[in-house]
Amino acid sequence: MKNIYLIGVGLIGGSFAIDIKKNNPETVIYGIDANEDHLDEALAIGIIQEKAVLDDIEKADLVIVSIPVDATVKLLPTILDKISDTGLVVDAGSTKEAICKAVEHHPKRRNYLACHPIAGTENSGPTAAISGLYVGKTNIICEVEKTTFKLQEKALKLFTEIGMRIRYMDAVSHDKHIAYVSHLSHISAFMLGKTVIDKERNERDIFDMAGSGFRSTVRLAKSSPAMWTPIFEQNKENVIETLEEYISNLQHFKKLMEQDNFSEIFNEMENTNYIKQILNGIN
Ligand SMILES: O=C(O)C(=O)C[C@]1(C(=O)O)C=C[C@@H](O)C=C1
Repeated sequence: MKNIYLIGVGLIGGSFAIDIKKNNPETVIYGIDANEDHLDEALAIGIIQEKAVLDDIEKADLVIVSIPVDATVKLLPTILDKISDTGLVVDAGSTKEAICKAVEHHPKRRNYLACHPIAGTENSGPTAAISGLYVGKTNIICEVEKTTFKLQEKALKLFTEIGMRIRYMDAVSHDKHIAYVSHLSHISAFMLGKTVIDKERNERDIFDMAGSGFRSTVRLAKSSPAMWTPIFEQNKENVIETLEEYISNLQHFKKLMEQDNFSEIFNEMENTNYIKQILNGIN
């Protein structure tokens, strides 16, 4: 993989670039981004070695697409139009069904591998990129059988070299499960943040009284609306289902409070403590 093109030089693409370059110093990383300031930053901090434009990707051995999912749906067919017969295109989108659909009949579909690295932070842009972001993290690969075997192998080598685990899934299941585990968490954090901002009008009180509990629970409310709005739009049906479940649990909790049923509240919390085993057990 000599020539790697990043489409989107932010946290996700940038973190891939840093560790791939570390493992393969001879690789040249080119950057393409709608945001000129981001391109300049990425160049200045060494995430990319050169700026490029879309027409250049005919020279790419690998293209990593990490831009908002609405932009991915629009741009992926054009990227595949331009990729060479031996070039590999991977994306990092948080939704998979709409993205896979956008290229399902493309003549170069076999050059594309649908990926979702389950890694990130609430920060964005090239300066948020970090080495080691992907170590021990899972990369969900969808519709793997639609990608040329040789290119699957190349991608696998690349991802495992930077410490990732691979899990295969179909795109529909991916979107259903990720709505619960990732998308709902973001809505919950955004609306928790909103509730506190709306009701606690004194910013000094929020600052002084926000311990690590509030800070860690609301962390995701610092995430980029430009990234998350199209995710919610593309995964609307699944996200609404998760919201219905969540709202019903919140209402249940409220009802138990109104009924002074604190023994049941205790039970609900004790049962939910099981999340600790689930999250520790798998790691
Ligand atoms: O940890 C975070 O800050 C993230 O938002 C990472 C996170 C998530 O876990 O929900 C967010 C979106 C990506 O699609 C994958 C991972």
